[in-house]
Amino acid sequence: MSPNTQKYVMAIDQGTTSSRAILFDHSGQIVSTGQLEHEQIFPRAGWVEHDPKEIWRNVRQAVAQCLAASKDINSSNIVAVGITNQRETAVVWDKTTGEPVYNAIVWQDTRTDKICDELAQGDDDRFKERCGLPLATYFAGPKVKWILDNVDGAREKAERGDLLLGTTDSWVVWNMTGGVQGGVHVTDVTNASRTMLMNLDTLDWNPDICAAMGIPMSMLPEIKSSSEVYGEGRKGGFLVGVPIAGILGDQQAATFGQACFERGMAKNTYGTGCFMLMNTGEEVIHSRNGLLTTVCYKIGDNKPVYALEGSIAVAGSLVQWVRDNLGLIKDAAEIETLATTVDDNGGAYFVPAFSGLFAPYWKDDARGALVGLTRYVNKGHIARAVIESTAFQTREVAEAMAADAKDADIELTELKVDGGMTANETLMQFQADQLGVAVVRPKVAETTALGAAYAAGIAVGYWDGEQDVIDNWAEDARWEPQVDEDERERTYRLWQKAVTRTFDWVDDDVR
Ligand SMILES: Nc1ncnc2c1ncn2[C@@H]1O[C@H](COP(=O)(O)OP(=O)(O)O)[C@@H](O)[C@H]1O
Ligand SMILES: O=P(O)(O)OC[C@H](O)CO
Repeated sequence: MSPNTQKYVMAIDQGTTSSRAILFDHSGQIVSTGQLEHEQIFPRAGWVEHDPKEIWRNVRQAVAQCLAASKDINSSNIVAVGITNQRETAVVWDKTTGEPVYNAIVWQDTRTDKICDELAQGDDDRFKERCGLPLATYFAGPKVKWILDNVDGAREKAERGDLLLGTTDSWVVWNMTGGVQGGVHVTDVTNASRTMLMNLDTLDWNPDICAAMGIPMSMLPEIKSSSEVYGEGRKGGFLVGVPIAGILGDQQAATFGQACFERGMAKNTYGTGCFMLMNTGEEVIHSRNGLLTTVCYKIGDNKPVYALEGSIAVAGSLVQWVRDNLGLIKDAAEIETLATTVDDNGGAYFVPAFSGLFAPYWKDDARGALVGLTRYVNKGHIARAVIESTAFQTREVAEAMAADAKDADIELTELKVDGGMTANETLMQFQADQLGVAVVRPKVAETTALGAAYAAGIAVGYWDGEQDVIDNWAEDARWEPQVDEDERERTYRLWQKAVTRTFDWVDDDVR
């Protein structure tokens, strides 16, 4: 058999629950995959950590699995690697030993609530004009401050210049390119825009905000575009010599993979959390309705493209919680089977404010609530309330987005969707009903990995540019709104009432 001379691009998706490696061909089709889950560490209520060394081991293992599954493909067939990642999750490590000084503090973790209060000095939007983000436990900067304030010896080492910080893209790329033996310390504009430490207009680190958070600038990675060659796979690795040529935060990668290249085009990814991004072009729009302003992507030397984002902390993870903590279902798909045993939610509303509430409320002190209970409510109704909570939360951010976008003459006409929960047809129909616009799912569901692959492939000339992404995108399914207006508004009004019941729960003595 003659050797395979075809060329491919690999994407590494370092997500909240797992790390994946996926190989794509020129038409954007999946050739092979590898995937490993990592442990979710919950040391206390509200704290969520990952072991960075486990993440790095799993990334390598996922790459090995992916190559093994593709049999006649090896690193010489791979023209570039793109990295995409859970954003905001902060890692601090010692560059002289390669050892993390503490576990990664995950984006869902709420331990920095007091730090955020102190930094706010009475104004949660103190840094928003510069970085596009309110002060909230979600973002990476305050997590790094927590590590420096709480880990023995960390601040001294940081001040000596021995420590590096990064979101998980930086950690993975540093290790992939050699670690203590000359690993490159970089991130891209999209990930940097989730730290609170980058200025959205200049795309440089902001010395004032770093100083306010007590973060030495020597710890920071170099900020690069989302599509250029940053380095190559280290000697002795599975991808030796392969250019690492794309980095995008996972939600921005999905926006790219969904071909949302025009102003007003929007996607929502339904995974652990739910993240809706709308492309706002080269314009930085500051939200007046509780959304984030973020960098959407920057291809090489081109101008950056920005986005408005509505981030929802808990979506698919509520389904996991029902499976793991309540034992009501055995696997995620069963939530739909259970929900379809009843016609409606029976009056029950589930507000999963497990990490406080993100967009559009930004309330760190909210906690989850299941309300509207009567003796009538059964587990089918609860399953339906679980599914509906994701659609209601999405409607809230969509309405905030519509209000912000209107000021800039942009209108949301349909919503492209992806992520694990889009397999749930009951959710997709309810989503279209709540939004009043069509919900559209593409054929390749792995849009996050695909977006990172495109960014890397474009950097090395494997793809010419955005037109290839548009040409390869294909519709799989579409849901049109069906429900009548009164029912739509009645249920949404009750949802909003339920949300108010979660506010202001955490007191100083609540554990
Ligand atoms: N049929 C389903 N109905 C509802 N939720 C689902 C279904 N299938 C998967 N999920 C949820 O989707 C999430 C996994 O989606 P995925 O896109 O892989 O997430 P992530 O990238 O955040 O790890 C899990 O939280 C799981 O509970
Ligand atoms: O890894 P995911 O898909 O849960 O995405 C996490 C987001 O990037 C958090 O902002």
